[in-house]
Amino acid sequence: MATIGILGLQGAVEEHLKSIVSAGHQGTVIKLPHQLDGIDALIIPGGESTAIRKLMDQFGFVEKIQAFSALKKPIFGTCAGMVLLAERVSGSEDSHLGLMDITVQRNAFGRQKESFEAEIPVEGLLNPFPAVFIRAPYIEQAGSEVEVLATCEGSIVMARQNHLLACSFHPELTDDPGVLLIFLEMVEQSVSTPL
Ligand SMILES: NC(=O)CC[C@H](N)C(=O)O
Repeated sequence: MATIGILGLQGAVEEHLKSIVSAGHQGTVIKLPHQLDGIDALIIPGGESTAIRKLMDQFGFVEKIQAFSALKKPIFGTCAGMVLLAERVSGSEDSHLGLMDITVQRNAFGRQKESFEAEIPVEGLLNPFPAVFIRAPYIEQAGSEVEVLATCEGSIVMARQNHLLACSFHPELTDDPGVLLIFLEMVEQSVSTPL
């Protein structure tokens, strides 16, 4: 069975672990870069992207995750994790991992909407997904290789580019496994397809 790692530096780590286990999969918390060698896929959780980035630098994660991605192993960035995956962060000179051809706007839904829940249709899911947004980013611009999977109030909130999946919201905070199942399907395909 595929093993899914959750980057365990800061943020909603345990919640992701619980939802992976509830979906009948094997999850493990990644605290050190060498642990990436033993997993098939990675989740970068929501939290605070600047804090996660600082810890990534401290422990030497950036190049190691980029190398993991170069092997086409699936990576799912949720909320702050999406900011970390992006090639461009609006209003900032720098990006973080720079892996996905998207421009993200941080805290994009405005202060009056620090957090909210919305039922959004997601490509590939039969029922609308109860998406929890917390100081959420959205995707301002997406490259031609990027497939838009969901929008909210006209803005892109979920997208896929080959082995990379990103969403603005926190799928691990709801009981609906739909969005996680989309990622697990990508993982299954990746482990059954030899490089
Ligand atoms: N819930 C979240 O992950 C918030 C993300 C946060 N606003 C950031 O940009 O890092």
